[in-house]
Amino acid sequence: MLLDTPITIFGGSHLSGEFKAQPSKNAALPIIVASLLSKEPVVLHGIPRLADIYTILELMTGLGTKYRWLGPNTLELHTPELTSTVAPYALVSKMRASFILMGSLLSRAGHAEVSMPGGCAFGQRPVDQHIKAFRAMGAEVDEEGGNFIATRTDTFNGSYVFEILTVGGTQNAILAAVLGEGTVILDNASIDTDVVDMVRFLNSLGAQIEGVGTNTIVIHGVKELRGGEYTVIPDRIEASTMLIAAVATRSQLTVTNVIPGHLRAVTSKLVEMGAHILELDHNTLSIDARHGELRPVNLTTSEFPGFPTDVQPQMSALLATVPGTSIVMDKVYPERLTHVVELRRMGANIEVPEHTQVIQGKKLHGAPVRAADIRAGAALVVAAMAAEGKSVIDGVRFLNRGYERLTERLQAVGVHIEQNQQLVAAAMD
Ligand SMILES: CC(=O)N[C@H]1[C@@H](OP(=O)(O)OP(=O)(O)OC[C@H]2O[C@@H](n3ccc(=O)[nH]c3=O)[C@H](O)[C@@H]2O)O[C@H](CO)[C@@H](O)[C@@H]1O
Ligand SMILES: C=C(OP(=O)(O)O)C(=O)O
Repeated sequence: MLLDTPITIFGGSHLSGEFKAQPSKNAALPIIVASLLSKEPVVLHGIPRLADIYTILELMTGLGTKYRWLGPNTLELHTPELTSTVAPYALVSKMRASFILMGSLLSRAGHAEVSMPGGCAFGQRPVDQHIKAFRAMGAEVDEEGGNFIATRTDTFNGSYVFEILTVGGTQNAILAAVLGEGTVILDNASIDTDVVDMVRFLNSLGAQIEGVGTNTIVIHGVKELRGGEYTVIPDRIEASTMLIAAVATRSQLTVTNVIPGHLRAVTSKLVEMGAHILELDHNTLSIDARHGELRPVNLTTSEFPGFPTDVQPQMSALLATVPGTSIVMDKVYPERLTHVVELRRMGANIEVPEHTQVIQGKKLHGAPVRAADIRAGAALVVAAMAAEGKSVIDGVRFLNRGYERLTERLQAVGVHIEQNQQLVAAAMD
């Protein structure tokens, strides 16, 4: 059970030992959705046990998928037949990734009715590029009562040039074109790690997708996909969060289960700040921020391989503790700022002229705070670890969406963190 009870963090601990990053939430979700394209069983290793994963499994169960856990992070999915092509509001509104069910349903059944998506609420998150790509390949798409209804009347063919780089839009369009007889070309496609991992998974089942990891992706439709087994990549956002936490607490930490190449934008900023990072082997990093002064830095988020927007709030929290002036701009989601007002409760000095955070770093103090989305929650956890005194963080359901057994795993590396035991016991009843 995932508990939505507040967590208490006593600041001032140092992290130590080894932290094993979880498998990637944002890679696992589209791969689970992509499994819908095969009638055969699919076994996926590296599925984190998170609220978002349970949400997508609930959605897929409603479409005819049967699943069972074969191990702590191993999932078998089987969709011999679709029993519905409707993804309802109650579940789709919980998270963004559910919208790419539209591509899978269009591919497998030629019809999809999917509610407008939800997800973290940090400004506008339109889906116009998804819809334009579907239409460009020949789908009919209507909007009715908060739902998109898409139909394939003929084989999908054609091309689309994305007007902006979009992870979900690229995934949705690829999924729609996998089963069929035509060829679809996507230009200005996202090269994000989560797109690449989904394409590798699909190709391992027999899909014919060329150009993975480049801005031009060509999908040759195939009649069917076979079953198979696949391992999802590690979570670069969780690993980044922990590297940042190590710096915020001036600690030494080893983070395992990482792909260092996926983390470069973050690690190079941390090195610029004065942290020492060593690549111990191809999947282990060691970070040491125990000695010397940390320097403020400026950063701007952009699409992969740039600095990830999903790490911006955590990095802003760290910079709020580093003396000097840092400037942070989120070009992907300029309004991703829900952490700011909460960090101010902890004493942070952050001004936000025109969506740019101007951060004057200083020692923070503990306070009661509330997470309003996943990474804002992670930012508050980072700030609370570095602050003096006790912080109580509410809105833990958002952390549960993105971080597996966070309290327990943070305790294991030395963080003084608790979830109220009385409330925990009551929630278990
Ligand atoms: C479940 C999941 O994997 N979510 C991630 C995914 O979200 P998601 O796939 O929704 O993000 P996108 O890459 O699509 O969004 C990038 C930018 O494009 C804009 N846009 C997107 C689609 C569209 O049709 N029109 C449009 O204008 C968005 O508002 C945003 O400004 O990538 C984001 C950017 O790395 C991450 O923050 C999210 O954590
Ligand atoms: C923003 C995120 O998820 P979603 O796109 O589902 O809101 C996230 O994982 O940080």
